[in-house]
Amino acid sequence: MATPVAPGPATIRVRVPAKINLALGVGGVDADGYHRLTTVFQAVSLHDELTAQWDEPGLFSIAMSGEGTDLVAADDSNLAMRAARLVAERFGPESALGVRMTVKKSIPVAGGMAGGSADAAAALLACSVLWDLDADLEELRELGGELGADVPFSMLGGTAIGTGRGDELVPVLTRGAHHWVLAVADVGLSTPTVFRRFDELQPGGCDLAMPTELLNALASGDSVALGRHLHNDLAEAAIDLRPQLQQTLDAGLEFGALGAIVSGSGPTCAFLCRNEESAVALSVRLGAEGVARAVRRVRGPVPGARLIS
Ligand SMILES: C[C@@](CO)(OP(=O)(O)O)[C@H](O)COP(=O)(O)OP(=O)(O)OC[C@H]1O[C@@H](n2ccc(N)nc2=O)[C@H](O)[C@@H]1O
Ligand SMILES: Nc1ncnc2c1ncn2[C@@H]1O[C@H](COP(=O)(O)OP(=O)(O)O)[C@@H](O)[C@H]1O
Repeated sequence: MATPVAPGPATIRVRVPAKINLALGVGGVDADGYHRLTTVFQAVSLHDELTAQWDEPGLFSIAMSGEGTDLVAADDSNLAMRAARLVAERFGPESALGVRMTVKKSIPVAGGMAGGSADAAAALLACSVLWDLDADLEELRELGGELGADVPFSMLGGTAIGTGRGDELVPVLTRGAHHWVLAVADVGLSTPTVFRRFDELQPGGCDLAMPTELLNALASGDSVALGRHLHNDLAEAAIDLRPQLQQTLDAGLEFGALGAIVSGSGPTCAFLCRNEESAVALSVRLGAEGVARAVRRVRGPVPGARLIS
């Protein structure tokens, strides 16, 4: 089969951030089987990088390297592969398109930081540019929602409120940069398992309210208030499944964090720090304490999936 003529640059490169949930309210389950959420996402400076190159029509492939990739299948079940096929199918003609992708992962797998969603978002953007498809960002974000509740936010980035399944997004005004320390666990937690445990602990879900104090703290750049109002309804379920997380959270607070939270369904814990120096000091203390497999310093907010030259 002849290789098609590749329009535009030969290699498209996309950088895509991890997220943390500064607030995560979890309500009941809707007819679609998903829990209603009110969440505040923030994209942080821990990135996966995806490249996409033309391949023969009908050939779709992915090769992964970096953080935790032995745990992720490089086949059609991979979220980036599903994204590439979906965008080809919707904006094709699919039969004329092919892609060879690589992903360099830094976002922990099954860490509550939307690493798979990030790769899906990166693939949507990279393939639409590579194939020169007539899809705008809004349409790609909507398509992303079919792949996973977190995918639209991985495309948008910044700080945003998510409602519905977490995929109906409104950007949030924030002042200044936030300094976070992440404690990355040895073994991930499955999102569906954590939601199931949540249902056992909180039948019917929690009341969903706008996290007004947290939004005010973001708007005014008040880190102390932000630290106080971090909240996650899934934390109890995640800690119940992985009791060691409580020790990790306690250690971060004891060592001076302004606030501590389990990110999403966990098990990554995020600690808010007053400034960069405090973040350096906290990461050294947490590293020495051995409460996590790895400790990372990140900043937020950062942009969502972006082309890089
Ligand atoms: C919990 C959150 C918080 O941001 O993030 P993670 O901890 O996974 O990063 C998200 O809601 C996860 O989003 P994402 O990981 O994209 O979820 P999906 O792939 O769409 O769904 C995986 C499973 O999680 C459950 N799920 C997810 C979202 C939602 N609003 N209600 C749910 O009940 C369902 O069991 C679903 O089958
Ligand atoms: N490209 C990918 N990167 C990471 N995980 C992926 C990917 N594709 C599919 N998955 C699957 O998605 C699951 C959730 O992974 P991830 O998105 O990293 O975590 P979380 O939902 O906790 O944020 C993993 O267990 C993995 O099997």
